[in-house]
Amino acid sequence: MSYDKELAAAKKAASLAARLCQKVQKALLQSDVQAKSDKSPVTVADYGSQALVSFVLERELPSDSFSLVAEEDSGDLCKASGQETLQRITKLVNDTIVNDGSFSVPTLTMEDVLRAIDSGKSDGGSHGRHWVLDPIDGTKGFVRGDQYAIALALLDEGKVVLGVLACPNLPLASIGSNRLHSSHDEVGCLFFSKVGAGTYMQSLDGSSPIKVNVSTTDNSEEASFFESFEAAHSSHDLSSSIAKKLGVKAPPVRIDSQAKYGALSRGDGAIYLRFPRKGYREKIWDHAAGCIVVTEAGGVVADAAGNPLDFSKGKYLDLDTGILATNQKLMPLLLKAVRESLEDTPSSL
Ligand SMILES: Nc1ncnc2c1ncn2[C@@H]1O[C@H](COP(=O)(O)O)[C@@H](O)[C@H]1OP(=O)(O)O
Ligand SMILES: [Mg+2]
Ligand SMILES: [Mg+2]
Ligand SMILES: [Mg+2]
Repeated sequence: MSYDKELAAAKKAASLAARLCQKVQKALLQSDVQAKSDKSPVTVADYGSQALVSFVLERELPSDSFSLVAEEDSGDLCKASGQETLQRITKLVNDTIVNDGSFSVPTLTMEDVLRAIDSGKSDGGSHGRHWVLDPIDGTKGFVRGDQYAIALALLDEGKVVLGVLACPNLPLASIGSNRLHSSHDEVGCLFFSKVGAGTYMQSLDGSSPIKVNVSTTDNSEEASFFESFEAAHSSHDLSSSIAKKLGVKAPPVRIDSQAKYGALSRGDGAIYLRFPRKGYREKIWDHAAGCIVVTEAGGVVADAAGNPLDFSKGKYLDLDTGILATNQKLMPLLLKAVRESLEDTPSSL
């Protein structure tokens, strides 16, 4: 199976969604941020991005069996208090489609937008094909003006077969811990991978793609690591203890979202550590695209027990403790350090 058509549609969908998100982030007002029932933030851009990706995929790949597992739903927008927000989302989606110019469609109505958002209600699973979308991964970073990603992947019979990560604020140059950044750095990266075909990166402006590879270091002392910016999303104490055991000298690089997987796939650092608090259930849309981007770049992604992530069980990942990503040489050392750190401080999560 080549998945060429699907990859082209996914790149187009994520790039258009990135354009919508960039526009909103530039003009973001605090009033644009609502809290969902789980208290996490959501913005007009999360909804707009989901509607747009769903619209583009359905247009570009007409099929009877379109299935999308995505983070947002239209529940809050259908309430009376959501009408003004829905109007703004509809305008954002229409403006993005019109500016792109490649779709000859009448203007979408608010109902069309609700329908597009709610086509993301599939449960996924181990049979058939399912698109998996996080319309804005790292909403907290997005709202802060920092990193976020539009993360889109395709599952076929329970396996991730392609993934696209659009990272509008990620510099095209390395963000490794030994590098100074300047506000002049060019930003906006699109990572994409197809099973068996490697990982590529291009600028969101459309430069030609370059093949990327994870770091090849086998010296853990030289290996810098990525973790969440938000300490509430991943234990910084536990990763610091793991880094100490590995002899890592560089300070952690803390950024939001699956941009961490993108940066890892091009070797900006060598390790990604993620340890959510106990009881937090990881969702497939938070890892599917990032996982294939790293593995196709030569890396390994596993849970804290060393098991590969299983995307075939519905919308949740069923895993042991945390998520680790690194290269093949460092993974055994990393797993040992993780095991020891968890034994030293069993209540660290
Ligand atoms: N309490 C939490 N613990 C771990 N991850 C969380 C939590 N709340 C939200 N997330 C999700 O973690 C991811 C971002 O984590 P980070 O940026 O730290 O890597 C996002 O997918 C975010 O959702 P969202 O997609 O809504 O932003
Ligand atoms: Mg969210
Ligand atoms: Mg997310
Ligand atoms: Mg999200």
